[in-house]
Amino acid sequence: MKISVIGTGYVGLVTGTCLAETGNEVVCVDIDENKVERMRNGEVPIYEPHLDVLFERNIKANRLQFSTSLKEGIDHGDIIFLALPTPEDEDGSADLSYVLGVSDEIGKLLSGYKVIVDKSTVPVGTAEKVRAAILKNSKFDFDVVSNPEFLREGFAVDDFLKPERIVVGSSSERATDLMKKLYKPYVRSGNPIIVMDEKSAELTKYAANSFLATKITFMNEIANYCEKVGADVDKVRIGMGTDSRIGKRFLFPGIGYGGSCFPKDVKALHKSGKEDGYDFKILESVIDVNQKQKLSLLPKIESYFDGDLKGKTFAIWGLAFKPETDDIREAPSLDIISSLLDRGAAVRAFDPEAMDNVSRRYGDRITFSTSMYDALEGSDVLVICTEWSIFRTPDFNKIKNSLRYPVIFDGRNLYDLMDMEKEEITYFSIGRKPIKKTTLVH
Ligand SMILES: NC(=O)c1ccc[n+]([C@@H]2O[C@H](COP(=O)([O-])OP(=O)(O)OC[C@H]3O[C@@H](n4cnc5c(N)ncnc54)[C@H](O)[C@@H]3O)[C@@H](O)[C@H]2O)c1
Ligand SMILES: O=c1ccn([C@@H]2O[C@H](COP(=O)(O)OP(=O)(O)O[C@H]3O[C@H](CO)[C@@H](O)[C@H](O)[C@H]3O)[C@@H](O)[C@H]2O)c(=O)[nH]1
Repeated sequence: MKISVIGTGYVGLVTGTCLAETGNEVVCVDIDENKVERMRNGEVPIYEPHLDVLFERNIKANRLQFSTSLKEGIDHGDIIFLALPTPEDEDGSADLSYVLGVSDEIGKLLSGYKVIVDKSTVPVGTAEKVRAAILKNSKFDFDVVSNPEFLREGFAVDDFLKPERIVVGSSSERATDLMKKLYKPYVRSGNPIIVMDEKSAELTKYAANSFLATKITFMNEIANYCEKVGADVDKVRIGMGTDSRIGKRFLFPGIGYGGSCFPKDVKALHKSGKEDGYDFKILESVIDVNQKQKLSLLPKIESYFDGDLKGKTFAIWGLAFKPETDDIREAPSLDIISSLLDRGAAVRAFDPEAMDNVSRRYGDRITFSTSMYDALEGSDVLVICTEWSIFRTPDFNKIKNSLRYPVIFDGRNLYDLMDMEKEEITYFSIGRKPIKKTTLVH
């Protein structure tokens, strides 16, 4: 089939590449000329595992092309995906200007029947707005489908190629049939394509993300309570998660959820609720608790240094909002780094993929290290913000010998408490008792 994808970011590029992989002819359109130029030169502009192989293969096979021309995209595709940003507006609502702006343009460019598929995460009622925006300028027949995307960064290619479910919100049989045909190769294992009305599809996406954010936040509150009463959240987590009604996944406590989706989507659902006369009290708490959780290591750090961080140097391991991505949108590491800098401390940071993005934000206000161990050199203590695999089994002797104080503040509970006891490392984590060793100072 002929497919166009408008907006070639994390979702658009993965969607376009993975649709090309099953033989479709795909044109990816983006307004960012520099990005399009880089992709035309064979460069994948984001870090996403396995994407590079598929990207190269489909470009070589002429099934994947890039353009800055919306007209080219609209002329080419029988199905046109919108994978445009829906960032948080000042009041917490989803900013629909990208989606509706492009829809407006699409109306002027249509020259025959097309299916316009909204893959962006949007509030209930957006499909109607997209339809109205196109209809204003077009005399041609078209359908609008809501097809929310559930991929996770770091697993995006796998999630797209083998989705647990595909949600299609459509009131047109013609469009639904085309969508089923397009997605058939991706659900051979028997996972469902769930067809529903557009509004329900739009809400499914917000409900899923808000539920997952709530699950994490609930565990973060349990972790905070564990610290008050001397329980161990990792034991509680396993005790709870083995109940199949609860499930083991998304119960990991830490320094809060980040990323380009959960923070903005929870806020957007909360705001939509308010506009529609419904007060999502639970979401208000989730937003509030998560904001505090992002800085939950700070009181522990301040108390360790008797409130004075001036002149101290902090090694930071992990900058991306989660492992296996270079994405730093709403990353808890940024909140921690800014707070440390505000208190007169210095930062030596290391991340396997996200340092370029962070350096664009902080410039030379922090030092970027060549390796995880290089970050320790000249640092007082270590703070862990992201659970990259490479941090899971470090050389503890190197940590002890390089840091001025052998102390770790771990926002992702990477290490066993018993190991920390044995290694004689002072160790603060989330929802577990601190390990306090008499500190040697180098
Ligand atoms: N990132 C994720 O993991 C993820 C997963 C599921 C859903 N979503 C949703 O998908 C949507 C896109 O998210 P993303 O993370 O891919 O965003 P992104 O910021 O990575 O990419 C958006 C792209 O759209 C381009 N763009 C902006 N205006 C344009 C225009 N007028 N014409 C053409 N291109 C234009 C930008 O240059 C950018 O490349 C959002 O609604 C998001 O909530 C994201
Ligand atoms: O047990 C857990 C699981 C996750 N997180 C945090 O939650 C955030 C989001 O993680 P994850 O969901 O793995 O990453 P995303 O790529 O943001 O994916 C979410 O957001 C996407 C965009 O909407 C959806 O498509 C996905 O289904 C949804 O999982 C990250 O900061 C994680 O550190 C935890 O703190 N504890």
